[in-house]
Amino acid sequence: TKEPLPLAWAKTKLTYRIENYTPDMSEAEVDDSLERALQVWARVTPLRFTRIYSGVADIMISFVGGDRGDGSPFDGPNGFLAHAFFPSPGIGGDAHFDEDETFTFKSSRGYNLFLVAAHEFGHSLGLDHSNVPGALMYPTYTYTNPDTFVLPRDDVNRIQALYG
Ligand SMILES: O=C1CC=C(NS(=O)(=O)c2ccc(-c3ccccc3)cc2)CC1=O
Ligand SMILES: [Zn+2]
Repeated sequence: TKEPLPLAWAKTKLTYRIENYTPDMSEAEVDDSLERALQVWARVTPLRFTRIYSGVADIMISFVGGDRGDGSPFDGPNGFLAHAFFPSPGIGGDAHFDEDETFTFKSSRGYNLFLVAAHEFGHSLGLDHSNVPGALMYPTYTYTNPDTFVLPRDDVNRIQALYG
């Protein structure tokens, strides 16, 4: 019988690697945005994330344009901004950000990298979309100030159902 796909990681210590950068922001701003996006989930679960700088991490993060042959090509500005793969060996957990988008650090212009990454990492950890408007895992992007961002209750409940 076919093993059911894992809905969640079977471990709580996960590694991530930032493979490349976007010219939209400084590298420090990208690092900070991605680290804080992972901490959103670590704060409410036993999950812990360690950055590695070479080799294969559980969550491989890259900025990519056009078609990379992973079956879901990007589509230029707007449209898809990013996508991530549910937990599994190999491409599972990986997050790709569409290089043709403008990602920003603190402004509401373009797409805030912290927010988009926090959403995508929800998928990397096994969450599907939420039907609760205002949830981080709601399918549509809405800007909220990253400095005052609080993970909505629906997202907390659902991630804790997986890793509580
Ligand atoms: O599950 C999917 C499939 C469709 C997607 N479309 S997207 O890249 O335009 C996208 C839309 C909304 C978000 C988002 C939603 C809530 C908060 C932050 C970002 C991220 C990416 C991305 C995605 O995560
Ligand atoms: Zn999504």
